[in-house]
Order: sequence, then structure tokens, then C-alpha cells
Amino acid sequence: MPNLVLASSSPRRKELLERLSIPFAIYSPNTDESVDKNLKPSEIVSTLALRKAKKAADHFPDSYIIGSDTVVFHKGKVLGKPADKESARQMLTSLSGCTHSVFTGVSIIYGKSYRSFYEKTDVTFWELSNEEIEWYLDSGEPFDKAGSYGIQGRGSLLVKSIKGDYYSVVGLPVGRLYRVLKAMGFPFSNNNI
Ligand SMILES: Cc1cn([C@H]2C[C@H](O)[C@@H](COP(=O)(O)OP(=O)(O)OP(=O)(O)O)O2)c(=O)[nH]c1=O
Repeated sequence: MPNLVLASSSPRRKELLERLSIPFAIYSPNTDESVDKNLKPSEIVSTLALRKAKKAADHFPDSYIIGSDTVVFHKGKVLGKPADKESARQMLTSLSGCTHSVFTGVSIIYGKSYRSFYEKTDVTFWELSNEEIEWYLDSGEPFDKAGSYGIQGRGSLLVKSIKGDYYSVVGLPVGRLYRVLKAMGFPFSNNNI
């Protein structure tokens, strides 16, 4: 049995977890991501992170399991992954020239114990022209990402400033995750930090 399991099909989360320098298994949770519309963004990401981790926990009863979820929150609306090009266009247009918040929730399950936390990062976009939005849509990058952009890719050209954890925007706040795993008793060796 692997000691650590990432309950995610996101290539970004896999890449970020690799920074802990420990082996881990991947389990794609494929969970239903519908939630009560009255929940706050912090509650949404916490609920979905736990749902993803729980799904994997049935298969890996003796492992530390990590589930995570990311949404963008802007002008009272929760923006997930865009359904199509038009919805991506609308999201990018509304984010242009404004500051929004990215929420990432993380849940860790180990046996009967679990911990959850979330990070909020404020991201300010440059004013975007229609040409810039169309160029970005044509890059194909928006389509599997909350809020229709990826700060780690060409989306970096849209971003003026951020306040908070950059890695949380990409999908996994690894620094805090490492500390929570340690507090839960995860056996890091001397070869890790
Ligand atoms: C805002 C932003 C989001 N994202 C990504 C992180 C997440 O992968 C995705 C939000 O969707 P999620 O539903 O959180 O995750 P996912 O479907 O990609 O993977 P899984 O549920 O299997 O864990 O958006 C970026 O990569 N860069 C960004 O700048």
C-alpha cells in the first residue's frame, strides 16, 4: 500500500506534490462536483476536497489521502471550469481589470482522522483587450481551469499582481500541506525536508 495518495486527476497537482520528494500514488476521484448554491466559496472547496479524498479512502484504508479543489470567486459569483468557449470568454471579460479571489481547499484523511484547510489568494488582472481575450481563448489553455485561466502558463500575461500563495492558485498550497501532513504524523524521512 502506498503511504501517500493524491486523489486528483489534475496534472498541476501531481507536479506540485512532487516537490515534497516522496513517492505517492494517484487516484482519479471523478466525483460529482455539484454543491448547494448557498455555500460560501471556502465551504465549496472544503466540501469538494473532502468528497474527493473520501472517494479514494475506500480504496486506500492505510494511506494518507489528499483531496483538493479550486474555484475563482468574483463579484459574488463562483467561477469553476468553463463549459465552453463562450463561458470562458464571459469569465475572462468579467475578470479583466479587476481583483478576484482564488480559493483552494485541501482535505487529508488518515484512518479515522482528517484535517481540512483552505487558502484564499487575491489575483489582479490587467485590463484585457478583446484581441487579448481571443488570443488566450485560441491557446486552448482556459478550458480545464477554474476561472478560465492558468497563472502558471500563458495566463501569466494576464496577471498584474497577486496577494497570497501562488501555488494555491495553481491548485495545491504545498507549503501548508507539508506542515499539516507533518502535524498529522506523516513519516517524512531525513531525505525529505
Ligand atoms: C485559477 C487556476 C486554476 N487552475 C486549475 C487548478 C485545478 O486543476 C483546476 C480547478 O479544477 P478542480 O475541480 O479543482 O480540479 P481538477 O478537476 O483539475 O482535478 P481533480 O478534481 O481531479 O483534483 O483549475 C490552474 O491550473 N491555474 C490557475 O491559475
